[in-house]
Amino acid sequence: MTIKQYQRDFIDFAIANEVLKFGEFTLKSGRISPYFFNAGLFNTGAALAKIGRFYAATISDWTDANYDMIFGPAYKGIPLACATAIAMAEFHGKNIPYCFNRKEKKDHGEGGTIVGAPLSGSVLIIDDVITAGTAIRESIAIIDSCKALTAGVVVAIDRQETGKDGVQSAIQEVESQANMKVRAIVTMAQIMEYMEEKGNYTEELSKMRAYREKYGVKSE
Ligand SMILES: O=P(O)(O)OC[C@H]1O[C@H](OP(=O)(O)OP(=O)(O)O)[C@H](O)[C@@H]1O
Repeated sequence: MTIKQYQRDFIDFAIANEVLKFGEFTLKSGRISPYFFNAGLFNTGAALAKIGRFYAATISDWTDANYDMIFGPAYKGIPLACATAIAMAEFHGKNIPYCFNRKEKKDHGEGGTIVGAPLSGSVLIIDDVITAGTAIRESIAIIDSCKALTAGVVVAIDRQETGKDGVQSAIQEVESQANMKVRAIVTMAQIMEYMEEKGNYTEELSKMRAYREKYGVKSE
């Protein structure tokens, strides 16, 4: 496995902003996790600008990504999609249309549920995380209803842990059901590799290894 410089920078940035924390956290699934990622804490102008650059770096690093526009699912996906589109223009020379949905349909003015560029062509979804996959399935349905195509999904982190079936992760499930790829800025395995590289996370790492042993997906 390789870990790129932008991924190291992202992990450092997430730890510095306490977006990535180590300790003992009870997840929605009931599992007790040795780490927790809360993208809601990227809540300043500078942090949002920076996170947009990490998403843009991930897209640029995804050599076979074939997309025409960016879609951000309401609500947390909205600022992330905007920040990513800005970073693509400013740092990668690509002026990409973007849009997002409203959670509630508007019946006056311009109407409809989509704000921004019309959904068409191949669409890349930008969101913070995939937990059970519900939000992504809803986004795919919106994209389908506009006769556009889902090109793939970019999220901040892939926890690489099994879902209810105990075999596949929610990300793997969505990938096979929708026949497209999901990329994360970093995976749990990469976070662990970086912690190992740094050398000062011995205790946290042993807890993460045990967690991965118990809940981690076997095939990557
Ligand atoms: O894979 P899932 O189980 O759907 O969970 C992940 C989704 O849940 C959160 O959004 P939420 O639906 O809570 O809406 P919000 O962005 O308005 O907070 C998150 O931002 C993802 O979109």
